[in-house]
Amino acid sequence: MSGAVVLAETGAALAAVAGGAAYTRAKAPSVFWSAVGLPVTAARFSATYGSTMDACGLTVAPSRLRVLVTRATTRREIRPVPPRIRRIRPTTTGLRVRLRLAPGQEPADVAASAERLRHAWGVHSVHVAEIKPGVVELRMTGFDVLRRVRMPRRVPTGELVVPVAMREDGTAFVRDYRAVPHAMTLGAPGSGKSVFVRNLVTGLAALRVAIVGIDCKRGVEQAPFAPRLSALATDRDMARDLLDVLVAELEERYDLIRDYQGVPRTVTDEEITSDIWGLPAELRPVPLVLVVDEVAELFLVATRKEEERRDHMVTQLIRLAQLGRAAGIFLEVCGQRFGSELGRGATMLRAQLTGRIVHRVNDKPTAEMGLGDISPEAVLASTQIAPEMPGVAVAGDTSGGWSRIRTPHLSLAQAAAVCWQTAHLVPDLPALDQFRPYVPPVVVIPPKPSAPPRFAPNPATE
Ligand SMILES: Nc1ncnc2c1ncn2[C@@H]1O[C@H](COP(=O)(O)OP(=O)(O)OP(=O)(O)O)[C@@H](O)[C@H]1O
Repeated sequence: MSGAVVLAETGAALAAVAGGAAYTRAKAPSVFWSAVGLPVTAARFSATYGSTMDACGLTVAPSRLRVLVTRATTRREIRPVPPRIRRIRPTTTGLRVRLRLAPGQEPADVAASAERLRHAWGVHSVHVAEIKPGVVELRMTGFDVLRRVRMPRRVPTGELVVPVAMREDGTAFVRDYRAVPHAMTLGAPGSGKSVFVRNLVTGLAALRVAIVGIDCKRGVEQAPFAPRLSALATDRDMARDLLDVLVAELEERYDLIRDYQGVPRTVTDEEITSDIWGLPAELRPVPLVLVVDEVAELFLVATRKEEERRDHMVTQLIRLAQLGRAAGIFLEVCGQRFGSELGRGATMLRAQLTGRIVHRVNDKPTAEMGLGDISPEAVLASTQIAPEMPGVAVAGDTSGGWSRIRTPHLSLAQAAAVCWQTAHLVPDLPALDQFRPYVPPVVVIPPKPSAPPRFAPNPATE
């Protein structure tokens, strides 16, 4: 190793200890992009737009009127016409260009040329998104935005919308529970599932929602979220009781909808089409998100009695997944694998989970469990995630769309701090009181002038 490299590494390590280098390096790609990359790319794009589109076969013959006008007014050669540029918007990660497609063109034509456009304009990637019929957006990124994730400043918002990760096109990946009520997250050990859940829980923590956890790994993953959890089950017996209470809550919510609408009790829950959002705000029950860590733990059986318990829990989970959306009860199920080998009901439960997030997996069959019914390209993309990029995942939903995403790194301590700070937002749900995790009383450490307040739990003295 040369002396210069040693010096550079030592300097970087020292600065990192001081807390400065990490920040500077994290900012570097977007700062470099804004200062240098953006003006160069914008100039290259403007100067070569017509010829590049022509070379990529994305132009059409000009209309007769255009030919006549050009001939009558200029001596210019009559050239084929590229899609008209509607808008150009620079961002901190790239450049977004909206195009009105020419007659006869479709978004797939532009998407097929994305790789050629990327090389022509010298950017890291070009993604094509359909905005509305006839209008597409070219999302160019100037650098690999997944290498050091910084969430975009503008993120979609909503009553049940949680920005969780960054997409490779520079936009935010959100969990929108009203659009995709249930989801599953798969990944090999160390692939980034826990960090994904931390981002999700801290996002949910700020919303008006009850968060319920099942973590049969004795709560090691979810216990730090305790101050913001309405309920936590840390073993299979507790999980069974908690699922029973959740199904009872679901049925109560259906009764509420039925009573409000005057629907007779003879109509089954499955036939009620409306949901809690049709109720007036003062009657509407609080939405509830159930986060299941390592679903395989629920399916494990050693004896016949445990088999009965497993079957019962799976049935309850399937019921929650089938009927939960209308009652405002949503599922987030995580695991290393989610196949038929888990036992009876596993594939049926999986089929109810529309959102699919697959981190690095060890084999193709596992990727197929999550993404097989979405697209073969998504399966391939998930098998190509590098081990040195934990947190990268392929996210899709059963509508067929998918993209590569990565969560911002969030430590357990940071996630726990957010849960402490939002503990007052835990909604009142008396049915879940018996499952409320023990939370040690808070000691508020008086803030230094100019420092933000910090919270720390008392040592547990139960
Ligand atoms: N988005 C990310 N950015 C950077 N590092 C990450 C990211 N996600 C995870 N990591 C790192 O990868 C390692 C494993 O992550 P994590 O604990 O989330 O994996 P996991 O899939 O939950 O593993 P297990 O199943 O063993 O619990 C951790 O050291 C974590 O800091």
